[in-house]
Amino acid sequence: MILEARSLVHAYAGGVEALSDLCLTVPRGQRLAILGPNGAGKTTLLMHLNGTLRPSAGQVLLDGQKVGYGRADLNRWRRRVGLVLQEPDDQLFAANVAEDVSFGPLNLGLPEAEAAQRVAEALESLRISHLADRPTHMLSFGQKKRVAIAGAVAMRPEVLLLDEPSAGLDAMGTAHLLAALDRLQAMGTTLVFTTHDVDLAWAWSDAVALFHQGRVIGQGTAEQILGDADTLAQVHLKPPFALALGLKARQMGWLDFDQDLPRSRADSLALLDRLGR
Ligand SMILES: Nc1ncnc2c1ncn2[C@@H]1O[C@H](COP(=O)(O)OP(=O)(O)OP(=O)(O)O)[C@@H](O)[C@H]1O
Repeated sequence: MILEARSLVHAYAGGVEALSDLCLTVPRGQRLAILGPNGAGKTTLLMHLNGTLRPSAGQVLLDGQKVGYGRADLNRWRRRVGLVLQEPDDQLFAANVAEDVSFGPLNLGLPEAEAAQRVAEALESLRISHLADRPTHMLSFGQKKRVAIAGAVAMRPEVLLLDEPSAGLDAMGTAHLLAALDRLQAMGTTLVFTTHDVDLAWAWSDAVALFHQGRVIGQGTAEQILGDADTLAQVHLKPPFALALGLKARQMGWLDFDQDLPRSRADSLALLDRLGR
């Protein structure tokens, strides 16, 4: 486990208890989907996992060690665990894209040439090198979103926390983003992302934590959690179509247990094609 939340409680001013005795583990190197309805506490949890918020009770552990909340502790923690907010306008502030993405590396004290190298790599990995000199305020929402993610990627965090990474992106933008995140995972980065979209969680996660009213009501492999219709129903969700189709095919004896379940629309169509032959 690279990160762990133990019995976290978070009460906002005004009395809303957004997290209630919340327990969650983040497996190293995996893609963990935090799935749940609006207001369940997903964003609040991400803000606890990089020390942006401090719990009213409970603890966060990084590499098995309790984290501290002093300035130096927070700096070390945030270098290792990056957070990308849902709204890119909350994150971007420099006049142009390259300047914005270089802010983090320069702030780490890296020499200019090394910071520039990191910026170039981060922009390339998000396929937005052509935007380097563009003013940030003139970008589209999807472009801003990728710039905000590039800023976090340039810090080379061990864990990247992403709040609703695909919200507001079109199909192509989402595909580019997921491909970039796949490349990061291949280099060893642990990815944690929030979503309400069961199909996205199934297509693109290894593990899932299901949130309901400030608690995790189930955590396990994507197949365990997303295939559990009864638990999903507690938060008014249904198993993803591709998974339901694959499980049905297994139940009918049309798909062996050692064969991969379909993860996407394309996999589902390929399965139907095979079955039809
Ligand atoms: N700054 C704040 N002050 C007071 N209450 C807040 C604040 N931010 C969030 N809340 C409340 O805390 C609860 C959890 O909110 P949070 O944003 O963490 O949920 P979420 O699961 O990320 O929701 P969504 O899917 O809608 O983004 C909600 O009831 C919300 O109204």
